[in-house]
Amino acid sequence: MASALELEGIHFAYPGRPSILAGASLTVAEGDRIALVGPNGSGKSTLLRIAVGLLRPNAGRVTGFGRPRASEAEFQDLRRDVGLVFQDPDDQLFCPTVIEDMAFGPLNLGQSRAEALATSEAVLEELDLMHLRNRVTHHLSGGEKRLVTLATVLAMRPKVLLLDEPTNALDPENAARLLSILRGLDIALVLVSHDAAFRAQLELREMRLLEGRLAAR
Ligand SMILES: Nc1ncnc2c1ncn2[C@@H]1O[C@H](COP(=O)(O)OP(=O)(O)OP(=O)(O)O)[C@@H](O)[C@H]1O
Repeated sequence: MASALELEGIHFAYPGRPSILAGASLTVAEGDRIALVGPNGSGKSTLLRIAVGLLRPNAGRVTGFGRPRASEAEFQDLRRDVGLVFQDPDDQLFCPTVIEDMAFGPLNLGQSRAEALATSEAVLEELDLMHLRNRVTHHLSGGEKRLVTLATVLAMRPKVLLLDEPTNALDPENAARLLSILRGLDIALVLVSHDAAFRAQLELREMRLLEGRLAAR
């Protein structure tokens, strides 16, 4: 399998804070399915943000689809194919209605308004979320926001999906729905989740982040 995303020897500290990542490396092959586990505060969310260029490492390399990614332009290009679903949906949803939030990504990819709406509606249909199409985003429940956040990322038709604690705030029915959505995707997945029961239901290769480095479990 060709490599989709490669993080090599990543070092990172937030300004004025102790080091969090100290040589972390991760290779995500096309179609790979990985669970990223590790204690609270070990740097899992930070690593996902570095993977898509929302944070820059102090040292180390990010390669996406065979090309080095360092500049903002290079990461913008990478984010067309690698989608990150944030831990907090409020960090991701910012348009007045669900359909506008959904269409935002496809419009940014250069689709016409009609195409972007069609893509967004297709994803809402696939996820069985059409009933939320015209809802005011900030009036959604926590669980609804989480599913809509996933929908906005899937509307970009990514090749790699990075998910940060996606089962937070989901009731059992919606967690089951999320599981079935993730099972049905034939793209690479990197899942950060403390929910062992949820992880166990997906066939994932587990990598553990400990003391700044990643190792297979
Ligand atoms: N913007 C920030 N500025 C300073 N420190 C931060 C910032 N964001 C996170 N941290 C700190 O960096 C460390 C790693 O945080 P991160 O969210 O990456 O961990 P995590 O492994 O995802 O944790 P959890 O399992 O609790 O979600 C934590 O100690 C956190 O407090």
